[in-house]
Amino acid sequence: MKQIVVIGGGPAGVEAAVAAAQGNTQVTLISEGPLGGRTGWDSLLPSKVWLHAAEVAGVAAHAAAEGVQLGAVQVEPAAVLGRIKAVAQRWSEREAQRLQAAGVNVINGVAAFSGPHELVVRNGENQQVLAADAVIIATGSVPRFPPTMKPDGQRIIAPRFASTLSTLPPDMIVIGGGPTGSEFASLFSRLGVKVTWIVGAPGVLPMFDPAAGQALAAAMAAQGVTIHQVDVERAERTEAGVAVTTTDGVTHTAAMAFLAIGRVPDLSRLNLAAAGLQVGENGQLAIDNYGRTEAGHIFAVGDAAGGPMLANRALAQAWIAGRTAAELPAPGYCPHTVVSAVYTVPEIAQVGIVSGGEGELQRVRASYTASLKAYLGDETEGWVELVFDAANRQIRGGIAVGAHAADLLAPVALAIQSGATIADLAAIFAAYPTLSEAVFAAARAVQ
Ligand SMILES: Cc1cc2nc3c(=O)[nH]c(=O)nc-3n(C[C@H](O)[C@H](O)[C@H](O)COP(=O)(O)OP(=O)(O)OC[C@H]3O[C@@H](n4cnc5c(N)ncnc54)[C@H](O)[C@@H]3O)c2cc1C
Ligand SMILES: NC(=O)c1ccc[n+]([C@@H]2O[C@H](COP(=O)([O-])OP(=O)(O)OC[C@H]3O[C@@H](n4cnc5c(N)ncnc54)[C@H](O)[C@@H]3O)[C@@H](O)[C@H]2O)c1
Repeated sequence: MKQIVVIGGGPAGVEAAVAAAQGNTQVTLISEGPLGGRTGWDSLLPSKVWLHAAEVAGVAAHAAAEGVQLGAVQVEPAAVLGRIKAVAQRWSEREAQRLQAAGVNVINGVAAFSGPHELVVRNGENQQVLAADAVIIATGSVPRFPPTMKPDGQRIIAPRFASTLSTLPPDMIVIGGGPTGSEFASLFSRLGVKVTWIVGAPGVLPMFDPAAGQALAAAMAAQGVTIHQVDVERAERTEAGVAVTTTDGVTHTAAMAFLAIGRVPDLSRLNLAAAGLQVGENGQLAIDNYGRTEAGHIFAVGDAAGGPMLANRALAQAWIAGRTAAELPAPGYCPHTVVSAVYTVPEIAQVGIVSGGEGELQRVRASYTASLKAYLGDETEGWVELVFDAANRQIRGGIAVGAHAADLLAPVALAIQSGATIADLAAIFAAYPTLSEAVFAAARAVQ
């Protein structure tokens, strides 16, 4: 029976282990902390609980317009922190049940290679050695902090401190215009914090189509967020709060600062040299479409394999690598069907190829006003764009900006994967009323 060891108990590690356990294998997962990983305890899940609280508060504040009378709306940070713990615990237990049902053996500890087919797992004073026919590295990522910008956990914070933020400051400087900075700037602003958002020289969401970043910047400015498109040089704690100095020589002050300027794969404790592996200049391991590193029996998946760091991408890579390690059939990883989503107001989502690539691309946009559902929820501000090949009219990509934008792009991802054309989408009439009607209305506009 093939011995497979998975390192990391986040979504990528759990998915890889469960997938690998479907074969003629004995799978062991090594988890440093509780199952769920940093995703469950420090980053994605806590951020989504905060965002959900902001969303519920927003709905409650506007309930009167829908004919529903409620009392005064107030978000209690301490109660949100309790909710984070409760949801993280439930999710962790669900992951444990999945692994148990699949027959995966879980060991607590930190793993390091002691040879290409051997790992040492340390947990305090204890250590054990494991032999492995295949190893899947799913060790996640850690935030990047230059020496002039370090969190102190009190005035200068980063995503993981959102799980312990028991009071909200009156004002806050959010640093970084990527998905993390966007989501936290949006939620803090909606919770009543006065936000100055220093997004960096490339602007808001530089990894998305410019129209999406511009739409988010405009909406945030309309919500009262002050945006500066410049890099930060340093962030320091002061008597009264923080001082953040930008490369144009301006110093901004506030009660707190929030750092979100990128993450790097966490490969530091793996002793990769013992496995004959080394990271490239980009800080990443080279992998093929199945997650295989240069040592064919060692795989890297999820954040450990580099960016873009998305949970759905991590799961896709993990499923493929798990099956491949177990010698089960698997498709190669396809980045073009992974929807990227940022859960701001408006929500931003993108999938596939939206510019460049081979052949001429054409675009068609439909407003959310194509759907009655948008009027019911007062969500008419959004739009969805289909990007298609001008010659054969096959769908290549999609962009959506507005409520539930990420959900709208699920059928677009399927269209990309199956080679569907504008004509194929034009013939579909989604359930009425739903926001996804706008996707198919866009196709009919050019049919
Ligand atoms: C604030 C924030 C919000 C996000 N929100 C979203 C979102 O809404 N949607 C989305 O798709 N993506 C989101 N992401 C990205 C997403 O969280 C990650 O891409 C993905 O979940 C990473 O999962 P993972 O399993 O690779 O890593 P992790 O969840 O980090 O798990 C890796 C685990 O391995 C452990 N580990 C490390 N080294 C060792 C070792 N040597 N031995 C044993 N264990 C080890 C780590 O401690 C950790 O527990 C967000 C990221 C951040 C920072
Ligand atoms: N909803 C989601 O899917 C989601 C949410 C959060 C994070 N993530 C993922 O987690 C990873 C980390 O996210 P992130 O937003 O921290 O990193 P990022 O690398 O995606 O973005 C970093 C941002 O910080 C800016 N920046 C860098 N240096 C700066 C400086 N000195 N001053 C000001 N700005 C500076 C960059 O221009 C960029 O806009 C990403 O891969 C992201 O995709 C995903």
